[in-house]
Amino acid sequence: MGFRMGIVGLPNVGKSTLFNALTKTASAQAANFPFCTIEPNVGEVNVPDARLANLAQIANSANIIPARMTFVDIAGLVKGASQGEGLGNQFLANIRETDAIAHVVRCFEDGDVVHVSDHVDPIADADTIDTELMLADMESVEKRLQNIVRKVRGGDKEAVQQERLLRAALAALEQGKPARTVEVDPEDAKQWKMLQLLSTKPILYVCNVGESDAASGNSYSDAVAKMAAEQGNSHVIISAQIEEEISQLDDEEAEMFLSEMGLEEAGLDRLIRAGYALLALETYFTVGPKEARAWTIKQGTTAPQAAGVIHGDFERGFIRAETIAYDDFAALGGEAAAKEAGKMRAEGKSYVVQDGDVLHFLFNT
Ligand SMILES: Nc1ncnc2c1ncn2[C@@H]1O[C@H](COP(=O)(O)OP(=O)(O)OP(=O)(O)O)[C@@H](O)[C@H]1O
Ligand SMILES: [Mg+2]
Repeated sequence: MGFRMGIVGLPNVGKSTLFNALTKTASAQAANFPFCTIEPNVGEVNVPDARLANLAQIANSANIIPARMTFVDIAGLVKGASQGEGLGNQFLANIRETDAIAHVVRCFEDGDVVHVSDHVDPIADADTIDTELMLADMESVEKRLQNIVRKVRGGDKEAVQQERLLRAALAALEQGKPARTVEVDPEDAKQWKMLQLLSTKPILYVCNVGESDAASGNSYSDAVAKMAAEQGNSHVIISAQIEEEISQLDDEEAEMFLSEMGLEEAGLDRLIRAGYALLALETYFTVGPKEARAWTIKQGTTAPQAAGVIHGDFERGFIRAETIAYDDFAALGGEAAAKEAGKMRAEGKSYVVQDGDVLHFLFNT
């Protein structure tokens, strides 16, 4: 499936450092100069979920296979990017291909690390990036409106719908509001998504703080938190530099390091989970002696569609899904006990899978 989260922000704010920490590699060059990254770096990460290890233990599974998510480390954007400034439009195209945005803002003071506008001001920085995304949208909306004029005149139904949506987007953008503020009717949702506007993508602000602020944040991250809340977006506080160090340690060392810092878990885990939630993703499990595995679905997915994530044949030949809620599976100590207690349900084609369901699909091919 591959849900993609783009790491976006001004140059030299710590995007590649964060990417390396997330992917536990040093595959992205991270260095103290602006525009260090040009080509996007793409990496997959495991989605941390304590339930999976627990299920594997109960069922004595030989392998554990977590859910995966993709992060893309994108080049720094600057003011004027939509007009080709900095490294320009190419990067806007990289952002277009993602499902959501992790917007990194610099919340650390460090005289040695260059800031493109010379002083730390995450609110102004975030505004610069948001504005560029909106300007890029405006340009693409205007271009598309011109391109469909003929079809609209000819009465092409799809073009008429598209024009209406493009006009709604333009009206918001012209007021300085991101396209995500437009209320879209359910019957327009598909077309709207196909417009692929940058300012409709959900945003998670990542406050990159210094080492000593990793546990409690600082006044910069407080300001970002407030701004994010006003926009209806979420935020996480992280020290990319520390996270990169932690990612190099083994589990036991990492735990000690975290507790010394006063942190309960790695910031990356919080970030990945927040990204997962932002994309409205959920997890169901398949559990057996061979493997315990987490599968990713969109909220609202039906049982046959969920089966289709494993294999198309499972969806086409779907008969029913034997379903046990995670809590029942864990509390009762496994499939047999859950079944005994009447906690295994046979669910049909219209069943909407719930986060944490342990599923066994029956199908014919
Ligand atoms: N929390 C932090 N505290 C102090 N320094 C940091 C922190 N996070 C990153 N840095 C430093 O900031 C510099 C820039 O980091 P990085 O290369 O990851 O930025 P970037 O956003 O990817 O930049 P570019 O847009 O140029 O690719 C590096 O020297 C890195 O070590
Ligand atoms: Mg970089």
